[in-house]
Amino acid sequence: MPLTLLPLPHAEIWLDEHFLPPATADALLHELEHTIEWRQEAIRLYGREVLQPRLTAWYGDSAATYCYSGLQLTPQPWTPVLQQVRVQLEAATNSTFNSVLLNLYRYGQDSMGWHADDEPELGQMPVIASLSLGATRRFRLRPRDARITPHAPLSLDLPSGSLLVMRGPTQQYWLHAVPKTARPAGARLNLTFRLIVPSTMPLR
Ligand SMILES: O=C(O)CCC(=O)C(=O)O
Ligand SMILES: [Fe+2]
Repeated sequence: MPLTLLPLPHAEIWLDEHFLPPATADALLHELEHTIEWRQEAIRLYGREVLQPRLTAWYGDSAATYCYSGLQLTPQPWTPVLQQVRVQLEAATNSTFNSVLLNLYRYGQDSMGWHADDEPELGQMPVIASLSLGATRRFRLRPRDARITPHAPLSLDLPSGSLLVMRGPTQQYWLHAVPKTARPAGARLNLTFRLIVPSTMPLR
């Protein structure tokens, strides 16, 4: 199936709802659910430590470090399966990735708040390749500033095996989120492949 460009201003977002056949997506979901070292990270919210409402993991090249709260963090080394998916997504997007962030939404109450993937480590105009496995969840998009990017918010249902690619100016002008849902939802696993570029800032 081909990637199709969504007609949105100040964005380059491509979607292929059937990138992986259902059986392949299912096998990959079960493999990753059981072999990835999942963690529930604490984040600071209004000065308080709270647990993120999802499980996460980070894999990649040892050089793909990033800074977080003054720490320099190194990813876990690629597993053979993640390496295989990386090669497949690099071919499909004509891009290079050196790390993948995995998010496991265990049920409908797990979520991700509004944000852009605009960390300095990703450089200008990052290519983010997002593969979804398992339960279909709603992916929300809205302009950062409706005066600059006049468009209504929108929702995409991302089914198992779907590939969403955000590139070009998308992170600069748009925010995205995966809200909680009151509907019963099983596990959804999302992988976002990224290219971390070496910082131009000297390490202190
Ligand atoms: O789960 C998703 O579809 C989105 C994940 C995401 O936005 C991220 O990892 O930055
Ligand atoms: Fe994101």
